[in-house]
Amino acid sequence: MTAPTKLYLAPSKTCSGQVVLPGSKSIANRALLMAALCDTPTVLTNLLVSDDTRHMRNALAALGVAQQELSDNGRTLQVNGCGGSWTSQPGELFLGNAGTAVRPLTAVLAATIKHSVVITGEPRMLERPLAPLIDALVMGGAEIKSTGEPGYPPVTIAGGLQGGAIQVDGSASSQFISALLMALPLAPNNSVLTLTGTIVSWPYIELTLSMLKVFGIEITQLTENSFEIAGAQRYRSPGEYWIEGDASAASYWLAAGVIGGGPVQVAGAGSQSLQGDVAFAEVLQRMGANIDVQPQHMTAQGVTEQSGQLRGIDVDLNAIPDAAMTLATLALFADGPTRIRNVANWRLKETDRLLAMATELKKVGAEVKLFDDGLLIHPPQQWQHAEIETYNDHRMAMCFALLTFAPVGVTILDPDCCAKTYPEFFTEFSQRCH
Ligand SMILES: O=C(O)C1=C[C@@H](OP(=O)(O)O)[C@@H](O)[C@H](O)C1
Ligand SMILES: C=C(OP(=O)(O)O)C(=O)O
Repeated sequence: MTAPTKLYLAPSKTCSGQVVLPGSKSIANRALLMAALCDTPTVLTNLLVSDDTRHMRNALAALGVAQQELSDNGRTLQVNGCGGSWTSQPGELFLGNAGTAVRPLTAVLAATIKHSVVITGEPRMLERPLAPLIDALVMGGAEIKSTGEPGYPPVTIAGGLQGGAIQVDGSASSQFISALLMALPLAPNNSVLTLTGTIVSWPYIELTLSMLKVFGIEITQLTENSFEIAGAQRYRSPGEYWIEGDASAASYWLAAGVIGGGPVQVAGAGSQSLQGDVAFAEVLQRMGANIDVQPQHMTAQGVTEQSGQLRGIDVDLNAIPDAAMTLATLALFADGPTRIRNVANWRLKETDRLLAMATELKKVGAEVKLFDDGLLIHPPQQWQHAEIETYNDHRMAMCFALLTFAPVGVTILDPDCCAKTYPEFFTEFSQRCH
């Protein structure tokens, strides 16, 4: 059977049940790479199986990293790290549209590769910026250049990263910083990495630092925007590493448990999570949602307000840009307008998310004002059924699933694009929302 290219979600009133979250995309791709850089094997558990992790795994396999699936579903994987001494020499690595593969691999290969390799991806990946990372790597002595549009993939990398005093502009993506934090410990010389610009998505940098520590890498934060990184370090395997449930994915379920009354419990991420996106629970609480946060799970059960309605809010979501997408569709169910601030880099992700979101929200009857840094969303006076374009953006597909709670339902075009991070999403969603 060929996969449907559109999915009608009939009007639903309730959502309840337990959801075991898929492994975090951000943690999975970091863990795969860090495990590959160790000298001894690492067993990863609760590994995400999706497009983004497939691209990372394929790239590592092409570099000669043996991987053994210890469970049928591929969620338990032994990675036989080779300490960065790659045993194969691929000419090209195709990484789809996975920012968490392109950026870290670009930097790590600049430190480790002994031949020349091209990193490329899907057409949209070739429009997503890489210049700040390329500039920083060149500053550190690497031989790397764009082969197409300057400052964008594809890039040819010929190694040579030495370390030293390096600056990186972190205003477009924190992934450039994470990538350098993963790569500079492998360079022969010590480095001081200084961050310039107004840094976005800071919790992802903290996630990188926490995981590096677990994998034996030492980094000292000197000031708010600088790090001291000793060169010639070795990644050390923790033996086994559990990948937390995906906190960004949790946002769809929590929102559904709020609008659909719940209880919806998500298992695998909570107050002990390394992921910044668990803070979405606090955003929901500010709106009057009934959310219980435990160390490893969270439960959403309707609204605490007597009115039974969510409050519209004005909120800076720079720290949680992915879960922020969910707020944009949840805002349709509030009693007043919601202003989402400080997510200008939505424009640089799977699609121009600011434009895409404004365009699709208007189709269902919302009044939307587009700002340089975000959106002002007025809930619809009258709901309209719409076919939602998803622009090959998994989060557009998943956050518009919430429109099943609109009295007219919703149709999602190309729902399968959710395979980037959550292939089972719509099957699981239909099972719990009625
Ligand atoms: O480092 C990471 O794992 C990520 C960082 C964020 O990107 P930006 O830093 O580009 O905002 C986030 O949106 C992305 O989904 C994953
Ligand atoms: C921005 C995202 O992905 P990427 O890791 O490709 O940047 C995302 O998953 O929302």
